Amino acid sequence: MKTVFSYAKPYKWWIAIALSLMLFELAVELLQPLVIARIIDDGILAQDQDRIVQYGFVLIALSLIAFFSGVANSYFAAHVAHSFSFNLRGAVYSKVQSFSLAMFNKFPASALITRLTSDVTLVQNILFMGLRIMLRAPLLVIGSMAMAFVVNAKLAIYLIIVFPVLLLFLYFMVRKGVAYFSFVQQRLDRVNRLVQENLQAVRLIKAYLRGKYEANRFSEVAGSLKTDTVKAFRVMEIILPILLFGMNVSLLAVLWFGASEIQNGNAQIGELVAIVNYAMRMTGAFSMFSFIIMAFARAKASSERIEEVLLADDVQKVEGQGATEMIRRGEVVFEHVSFTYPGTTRQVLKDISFRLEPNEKLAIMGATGSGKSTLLQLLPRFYDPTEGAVSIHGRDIQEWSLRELRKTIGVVPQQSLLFTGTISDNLSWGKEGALEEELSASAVKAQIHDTVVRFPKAYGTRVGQKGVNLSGGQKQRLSIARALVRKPSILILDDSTSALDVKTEAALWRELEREQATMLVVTQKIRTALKADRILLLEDGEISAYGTHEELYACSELYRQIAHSQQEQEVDEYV
Ligand SMILES: Nc1ncnc2c1ncn2[C@@H]1O[C@H](COP(=O)(O)OP(=O)(O)OP(=O)(O)O)[C@@H](O)[C@H]1O
Repeated sequence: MKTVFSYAKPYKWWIAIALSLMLFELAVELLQPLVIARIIDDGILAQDQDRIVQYGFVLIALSLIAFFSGVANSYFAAHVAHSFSFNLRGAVYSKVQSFSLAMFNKFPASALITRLTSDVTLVQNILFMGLRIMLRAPLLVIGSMAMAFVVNAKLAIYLIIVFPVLLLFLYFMVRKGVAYFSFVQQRLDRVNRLVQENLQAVRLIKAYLRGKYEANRFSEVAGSLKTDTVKAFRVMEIILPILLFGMNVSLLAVLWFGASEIQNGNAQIGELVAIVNYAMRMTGAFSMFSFIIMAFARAKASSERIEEVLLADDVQKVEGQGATEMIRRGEVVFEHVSFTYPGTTRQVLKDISFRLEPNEKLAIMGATGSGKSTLLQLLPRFYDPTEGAVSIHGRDIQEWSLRELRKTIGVVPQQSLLFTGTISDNLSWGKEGALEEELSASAVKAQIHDTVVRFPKAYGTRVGQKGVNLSGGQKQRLSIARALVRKPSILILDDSTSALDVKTEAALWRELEREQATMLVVTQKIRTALKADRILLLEDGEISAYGTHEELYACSELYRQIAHSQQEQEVDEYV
């Protein structure tokens, strides 16, 4: 919990004020039974009306002071708790942003969402409670005990006989609670994962009539969240009755022995009433304990989950040493590169070597799963090679600053993802502060400008979440335009023209051929590969052939098979 609560440090003065107010309120509250004892012994029993009025005013004044201290304490506690959670959430979010892709295998999106929302809120609540009642309750117990000893030590002893047993019991309950609630948060992760997956795939679910199946799956997962939460709460529910039982036994002992002490003249009635009053306050504080322990157990489990993210050591060292001034020469070199995904054992790329000169265009072909996308992901350092090295502009990419490296590369992923906002906003993603002319020039090259200007609001048209209101081909072309806006010296297209018709694709390629950029293009189509200077054919993670179309046609049986099958297919399409 130490790391998590270090985010409350900037508010240490506010915390100090809140705690002081809480202690003040507590002290005032502890004085009240003493005043009541005086009213009974010096006022009622001595039949002194003036004393009763005097102490009565003191009692009212103390109550008012306690009330206003409580209100002020709440104000400061709320300010600290909300500011703290704002900082903590920001820190977790920044950490997640800095993660390499490998870390997302370790922390799936749903687990990160739970940590950023529910876990942070639970920790925020415990800080508020800490400043408001959490410390107050045990201090009220200790303070009442001390005051009871001040009033009459002999009677007070009967109050503490059950304490050691109760403390031991509480210790075990906290341990049990942390384990149970950590499990509950894991169940919440599962619910979040399912909701996220289902909402993303809502069209598919409807198309395959899987609504009922998915609803059943959800109620199963939500049901296990409910079962485990109930289980955790049930454990917590036994705390209060046991604490109250212990306290009532003590109270009975105080009354039993108190009566004979009064008869023997060793105690006064007012003193017994005051001790009973302290005992009642202790019982009241104890009744808060079950609530506090439950909140503490949940917050401890949550803070451990948050710390897991904050202290996670990224397996990939993403920031290069120095070398921020990038001279964009444009060559790309792979030297004996092999790669295995983190947490797996199968080598997905094996001993890949090739060299691209500035502005050269490379088409990468191969069966599905042969490693094409993986090879491209090594360039912007989404992953680092397990063996060998990748260089651009004449230098190992691990030596470049990551920011500079990624600024020089334009990536068009296999799935075109757009964000909620206007078309302009989406294109500006490629280059912050890009001028309107730059956006439209890139859209012209990507063959999407004419479509955009036909929309009523043209570049101001709003794109729905993930681009739901656009066709697959429109999304692909907008993704390409977005990459072109940043004028990359290396352009990566991962099967990004699959949804385009032959004519549009040909026009797009005419534009791309003129681009001053080294290009790596994953494609399944020979027609596209023919536009490239060289073709790299991957087979099960290894280079099966590398060269021009003519060279591959002459020497690679696999390439000839692909070429023939596509020629036949094209003929079939026209028959
Ligand atoms: N994040 C990942 N973790 C572990 N293994 C992965 C991961 N991504 C891909 N793989 C595995 O790596 C291999 C190569 O995948 P890759 O996506 O590079 O193939 P591809 O040639 O681009 O396929 P496709 O044409 O279908 O997109 C596959 O066997 C796949 O199962």
